[in-house]
Formats: sequence, C-alpha cells, structure tokens
Amino acid sequence: MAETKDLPEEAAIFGKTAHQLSKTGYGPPESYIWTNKIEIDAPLATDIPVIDVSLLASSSDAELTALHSALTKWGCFQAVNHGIESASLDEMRLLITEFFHLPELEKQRYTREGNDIEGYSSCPPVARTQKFEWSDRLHLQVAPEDGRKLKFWPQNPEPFRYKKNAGPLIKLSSDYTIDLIENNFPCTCRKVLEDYSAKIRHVEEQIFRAIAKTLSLTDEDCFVKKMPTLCAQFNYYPPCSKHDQVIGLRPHTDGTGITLLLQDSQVRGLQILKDNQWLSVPIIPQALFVLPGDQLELMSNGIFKSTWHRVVINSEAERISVAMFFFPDIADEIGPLDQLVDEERPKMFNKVTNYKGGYYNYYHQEKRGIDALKI
Ligand SMILES: O=C(O)CCC(=O)C(=O)O
Ligand SMILES: [Fe+2]
Repeated sequence: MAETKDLPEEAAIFGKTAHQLSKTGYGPPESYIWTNKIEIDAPLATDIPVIDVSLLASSSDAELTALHSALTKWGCFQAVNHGIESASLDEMRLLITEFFHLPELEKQRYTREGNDIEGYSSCPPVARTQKFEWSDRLHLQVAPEDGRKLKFWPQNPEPFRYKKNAGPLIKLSSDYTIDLIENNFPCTCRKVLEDYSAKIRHVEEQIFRAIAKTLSLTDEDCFVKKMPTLCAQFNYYPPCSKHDQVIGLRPHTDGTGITLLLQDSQVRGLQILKDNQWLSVPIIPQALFVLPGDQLELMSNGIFKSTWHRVVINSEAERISVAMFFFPDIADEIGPLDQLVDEERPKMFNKVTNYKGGYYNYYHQEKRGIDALKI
C-alpha cells in the first residue's frame, strides 16, 4: 500500500468512524496508534477443537467428552454441522457488508445515543481511557422481543435474497419479488436478522444442553433457561496501512453466557490468548466460532473460563464478523450453580445482577468484571 501522511489529530477524530478514516488516504490518527507491538502474524491455531453439534444433540459420549475438553483446554471451539445452511451464513455476511457500505448519512440514522449499548457507532459506550479501536459496529438486542429498539434496526440495505445452488452466491434483485410472491411478505433486512437469530438460538440451546450434560447437571435446560437475552453485534474492520499499530478490538473476554461468532469467510483477524500466546483463529467458512463468556465461567464455578481474544487489522482487506451474544436477564441474580459447589470446589464467585451493565467499564481497562467477584 502507498506511503501515507499522518492526519492532523483534531480533524481526524471529529465524528469520524474507522471506515471514514480508512478512506481519507492518511495514516491513522495518534489516538488510534498502540504503543505495544501487535503480532499481526501470530501463529495459526490449527488444532482448535472442531465440535460436531449434530453429534452433541444425539448425546454422543465421544463428542460430549470432546466438548468438555475443548472448553477446559482451549476455552473455545469451532462448531460444525450446526444445522444452519451455508447460504444463510453467507446471506448474513453479505447483509452486514452491505450495511457498512451504505452512505454514512444513512448509517447515522441508527447512531448509538449516550451510553446506550445499542445502535451504530465506532466505539463502545463508556468513557475511553485507552486508545481507539479501528472498527465500527452495530449492536442490536434481538430477544426478548419486547426489548427490541427497532429504531436501530436498519431498513436498508434493500431487501435481497440470493440464488442458492448456483455456485458463488449471486445477488438477484428479482429474488425479492419471488420471495414476496412465495412467502407473501417482504424479505427485509430485519427479516434476515430475525431468521438468523431463530436458527442461532437453536444452536445455542443444543450447545448449552450438551454443556449441562458434560457437567452432569440434573436440569439439562438450566443454562438455556437462564439466557433469554440475545444481542447481535455486527463488526466492521476497515483495512489500515499501519495495521501493526492499530487494533480492531482490544483484548477482552465477552460478558456473555456464550458467544456464537460468524467470522468473515476470507479475511482472518481474530486471535485468542492461549498459554500467554496470541494465536490466530483459522477460518472454517461454514463453522460458528464458540466462545464461553464471563457469565458461563461464573455459573460453572470456574470450571470453564472465558477466553481472552482480540481482533487485528489487515493492511489491504476489510473484514466483517457477526457476534451473537447470549446473556442472562439483567434482573436475574447469577452465581455459581449449587450443584457445582462442594467441599472440593468451594464457591469461587459472589453472585451478581446486571453483569452486562458494568461490562464496558472493565472492557476499556482490559480487565474482567468477573475478577472483582472472586471470593
Ligand atoms: O470480529 C471478531 O472476530 C470478534 C468479535 C468479538 O470479539 C466481539 O464482537 O466481541
Ligand atoms: Fe468478543
């Protein structure tokens, strides 16, 4: 990429998103430059466990053992055979790409307000004490339905569907008409997200039931029942000429029960921290990358740990991802499950309500709120 000049700081940060900055032709402003070295080319974690969700659902002992081992040794896994067709995954990816390529004014209709988590923005809520991240995001609560803030749900990009079974996906505007005729409703961007959310909920339930089984819990639905809240976060990482000096997402663990992540199908960027080393997560286009969050660590009384991860930037190519976050209700008191506390494993954490509410305070400091709950 051509040499870039540095952009004057004030002009650079005033109301601009990472996407806008990437298009100026200047280098990233000072407030985006990280002083510590970022290993762009971290070794590829080729042996991240791959778990077959269909085998979990049929209670295969071998797969349940593999799941338990994946969660304790790696703290993450690639979920395959989860039942969501590749066309749906690609539809979601394309939808997100198209959203972030809408004119800035159009996207700004969905701008996040104040310290609200939901909406479109180039930074998460709460005062920033650290460097900015080279990414833009759209965060939406999907469930419970009565908590949706539809004003943040994009009406654009234009409704679309894709021609399936025709080699590479081709966007066909006429498919919209077909969809209208066949299904008698318009296939809006909202509808695509709703469809995807229903499918991903099903996957989450199968994974959580299997997790309960690996812990020999009496109630297989104990995690499922505790996670009524589903939020979608669409991430957009523009390319950056100084990609080894900026970060897409700072090191963090998710504040969720569990996160089901759809990665970009071509551009890598996600890294996990394993044994104090950053490793790059390979892309399996049809897989969902599963990360246990802080609240699973809490409920499992520390048997499973939330995993540190971050996102690095590519010098030439943009990257997108779709994170589906499953949370407990903020009014629900969350703590270690009784069945997982005994003399050998005494209670490790105090109970908490609204863990999510305090999450970003810790996030900006690269800390975990759960550590403050340790007994
Ligand atoms: O973009 C990615 O691969 C990871 C996104 C992520 O960690 C998040 O949204 O919390
Ligand atoms: Fe994350």
